[in-house]
Amino acid sequence: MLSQEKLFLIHFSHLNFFYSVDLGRRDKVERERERSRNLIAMWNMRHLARATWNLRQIRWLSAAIPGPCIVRKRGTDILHDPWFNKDTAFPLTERDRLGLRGLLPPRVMSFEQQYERFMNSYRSLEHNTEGEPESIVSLAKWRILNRLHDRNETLYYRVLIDNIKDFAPIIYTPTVGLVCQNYGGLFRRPRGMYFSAKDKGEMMSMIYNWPAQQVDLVVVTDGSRILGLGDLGVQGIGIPIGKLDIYVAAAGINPQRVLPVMLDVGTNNQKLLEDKLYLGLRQPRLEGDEYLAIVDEFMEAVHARWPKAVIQFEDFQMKWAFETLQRYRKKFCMFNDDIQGTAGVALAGLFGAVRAQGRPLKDFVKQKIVVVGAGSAGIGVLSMAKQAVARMLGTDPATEPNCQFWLIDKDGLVTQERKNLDPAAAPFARTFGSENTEGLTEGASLVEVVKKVKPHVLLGLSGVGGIFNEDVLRAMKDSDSPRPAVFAMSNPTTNAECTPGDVFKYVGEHAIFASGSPFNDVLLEDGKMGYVNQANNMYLFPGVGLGALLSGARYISDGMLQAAAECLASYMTDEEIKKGFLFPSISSIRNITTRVGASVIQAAISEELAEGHGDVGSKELYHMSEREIVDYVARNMWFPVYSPLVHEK
Ligand SMILES: NC(=O)C1=CN([C@@H]2O[C@H](COP(=O)(O)OP(=O)(O)OC[C@H]3O[C@@H](n4cnc5c(N)ncnc54)[C@H](O)[C@@H]3O)[C@@H](O)[C@H]2O)C=CC1
Ligand SMILES: CC(=O)C(=O)O
Ligand SMILES: [Mg+2]
Repeated sequence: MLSQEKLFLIHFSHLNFFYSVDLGRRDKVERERERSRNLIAMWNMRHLARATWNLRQIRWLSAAIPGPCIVRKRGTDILHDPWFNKDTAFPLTERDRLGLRGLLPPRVMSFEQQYERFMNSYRSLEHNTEGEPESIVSLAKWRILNRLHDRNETLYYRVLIDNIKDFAPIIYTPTVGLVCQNYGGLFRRPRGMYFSAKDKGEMMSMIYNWPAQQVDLVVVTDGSRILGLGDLGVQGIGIPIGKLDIYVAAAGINPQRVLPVMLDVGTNNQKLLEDKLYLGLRQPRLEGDEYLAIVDEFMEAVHARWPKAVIQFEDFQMKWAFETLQRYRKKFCMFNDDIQGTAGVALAGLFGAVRAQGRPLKDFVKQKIVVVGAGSAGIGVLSMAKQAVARMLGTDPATEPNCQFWLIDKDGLVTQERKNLDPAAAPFARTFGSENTEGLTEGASLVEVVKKVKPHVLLGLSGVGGIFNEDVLRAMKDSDSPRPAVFAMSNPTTNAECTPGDVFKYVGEHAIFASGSPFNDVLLEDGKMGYVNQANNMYLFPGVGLGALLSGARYISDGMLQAAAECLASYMTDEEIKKGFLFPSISSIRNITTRVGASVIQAAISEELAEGHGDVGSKELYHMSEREIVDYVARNMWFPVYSPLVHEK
């Protein structure tokens, strides 16, 4: 039997031959497309039955759908379009067909040579900047990646996918925070769309300025709470861009079909308002109905042009995060990543913390969990954890008493005695006067709460760097858990509540640690390694978005999010969990996302929310087996390969 690679080569060289004669006629292109689809389908049937799902196969499947690309440009216009550009890798036949002869050096390089060349320059940059301050090195790395992104998307996404563990900290947290802070100086080319308060009434026409015919995924921010860095106004655009890069790398969303969006409604950041080079609206943020009118108009415009696009809300300040989620969640296919994506990842981590103690999962209902930070992320985590408890006990989450959760914000322990208690925090405010007081009162300090409660898990989503100080961590040593868990989930790195070094030093080497941004593992005194988990919503949002897209769900339900969290939680074996590994390596992010995406589709099907996607109608989806759904997800993941380019006049 032919090996996968041989089959691919035959298929691919046939395509090249086919296009080396100048056909340029659409019907032939369509016929060839159909032929390649049939080939893939045949390959699938033969091989999928016995395929074990590893990254290579998923990659092969996606790569095997290179369909020719129709291009309406010629010559330098192609070289300047990062989507079509192959730099020195244009074969001679294509150079002839596309008017590129003479516009490139004569030697034709292979994709592999280009790849190696880029990686060599990246490694020399690392070498040459050794000893320089971290921020300078990270920004230099971001620049070199961004330049490639601007020039050649295929090569960019391929190096990103293959080196995701090394590059995620550059294009995503923590470096993306630095990029947003320095956006004015780093700005070269626009990426994504900007809708400002001045565009009111124009958005329905503006949306048609976006050049792509189809958009599958939109990530939108208003820049009001960028990571733990506060209001960065228009400079927050770096976050949607970074999140969508993760979508391409992890979920195989076609980069031609993503749209990063900034809703610029002003900023309350005085420094930015006074900065002459600030690129956003220099006015205070819109509030109330004026604010909502802008977001409403934007949502309607996106929905009118791309009714099946999934819209992810990212880094909105708490009041608008909850309000917009409530307002749109049943009307559009949208979710709020900070509330819902984070909750799913944290829940998977909390389940892991139970298993690490050698206890059955049902003991989750007995875990004492202290959450520090009562914002969109902290409240989101508690809501999902409470739902999980209610499910395990077969009770109603609305009436389930708040026995095992303690919530702390900037004013200390949140209780029912709090004046102006935030309605979102109210279900988690402690009620005192019963036997369960531990002698704590309204506004009790973090260290006092940890000393008295002796929690199994201390989870930070406060955005305050170093708040889990030596006293707090020493108090965690007396935790009632044999494996006390500390999750310092705030981003970027400088805002993490503590470092892993401090956790293993003050809590003990048996502790379990997770952080939102990556840290290095820690060498312990006994010569073993203290493992650092990354508890970041990047493990979930790509699968949630992909699953919602491919199911064609009308909206994203709690059940779909819960399925995603449970899928992630079940990814790790008991053996791995006991070693302190709560989450898989970021290197397997495509594999994780395939499984998470499939579980989201299954949930959408079982809730009868799935309406189908593209050629796959709802009927077909409803008849798919579990295995077929995984195959369907893998088949729909884009993978970067140079497609043969065919010019259409
Ligand atoms: N690891 C991950 O996947 C994620 C991490 N995050 C991070 O979580 C942090 C918070 O995000 P949001 O909840 O959206 O922000 P937010 O602004 O809505 O909430 C922050 C909360 O922290 C509280 N807080 C402030 N100072 C405090 C102090 N000294 N002690 C105790 N609590 C204090 C505030 O009262 C507020 O309740 C950010 O740093 C963000 O980057 C957010 C989403 C996902
Ligand atoms: C990870 C993320 O979404 C945040 O820090 O806001
Ligand atoms: Mg976020």
